[in-house]
Amino acid sequence: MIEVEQLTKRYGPTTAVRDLSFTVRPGHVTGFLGPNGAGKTTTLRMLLGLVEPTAGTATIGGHVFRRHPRGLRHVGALLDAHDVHGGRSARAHLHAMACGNRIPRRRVDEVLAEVGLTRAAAGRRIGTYSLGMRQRLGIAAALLGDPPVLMFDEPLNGLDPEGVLWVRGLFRRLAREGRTVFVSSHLMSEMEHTADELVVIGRGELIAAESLAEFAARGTEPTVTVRSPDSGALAAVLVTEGAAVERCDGDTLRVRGAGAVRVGELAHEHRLLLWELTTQAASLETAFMELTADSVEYAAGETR
Ligand SMILES: Nc1ncnc2c1ncn2[C@@H]1O[C@H](COP(=O)(O)OP(=O)(O)OP(=O)(O)O)[C@@H](O)[C@H]1O
Repeated sequence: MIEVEQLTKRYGPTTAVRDLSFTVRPGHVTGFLGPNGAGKTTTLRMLLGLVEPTAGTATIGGHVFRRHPRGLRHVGALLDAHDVHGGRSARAHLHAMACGNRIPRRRVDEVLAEVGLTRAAAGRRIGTYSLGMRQRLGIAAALLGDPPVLMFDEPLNGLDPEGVLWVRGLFRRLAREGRTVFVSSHLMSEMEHTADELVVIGRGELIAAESLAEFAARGTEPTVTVRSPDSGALAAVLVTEGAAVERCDGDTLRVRGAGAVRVGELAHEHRLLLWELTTQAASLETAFMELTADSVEYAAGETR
């Protein structure tokens, strides 16, 4: 279990994380979502004791991680796939980590096999690795201590489609085994097929902490697209009814605030011909973008 309580981190005039509170439970893959600069990495670094909070607490299993002896057995983390010594082989890198945490050497071969790094690849200098291979190595390192809590910062970066499928399967299995799996991303499209719980932040503040299904349900209402040779008259009728109408091109309107049934009824009542009437469910991506819109504006260069 990961618990973050009223966590704040300030860097001079910049507040990277502001009064953030959430819980990540075992047995789930929890996506940690937010636009670039939202404060995800800073939060993960505070959880790992790499950055000191300005205020609040970030604990794992009820403890501040820094105080855990032999930490890899408690928490496995991938923060930055580039943050490894490029001159070493993957095997040597993992052996050194295993040694420092009193983990048996046989675990190195087990995790290399788990992440699909072949014997030949594991013997090569890490400096020659692609980003995808570095991500696999970072995941292997996180798994090394067989920990109950795992955290991954943007682990899907650089993976090819086969790698993405593999990593999703791995995260789900780790969660099924009862572990806490916390995965950051700035893309909802990456999380909607990976996570079942979400923590969403923007500008360092909590926006939502709930299941994917709950997040989808809070998304904007569906949009109705209607095409009609009488689109002008139809738009006027719909606006009178209180709907929001946006004209897409000559004949096509996008309508919010009135469902397809109501639009059809109104067209019938006013003897207006319809050529098309379709409903588009709000996508998770749309809900995410709407909820974090302010934070994205910030990322474009304002001061927090
Ligand atoms: N060491 C630091 N010194 C000063 N400002 C920092 C530092 N680390 C992070 N920040 C600032 O804190 C904010 C949050 O950054 P953070 O890297 O945590 O966001 P993020 O959600 O992980 O973004 P990304 O997806 O781009 O990695 C940003 O405005 C960033 O510039």
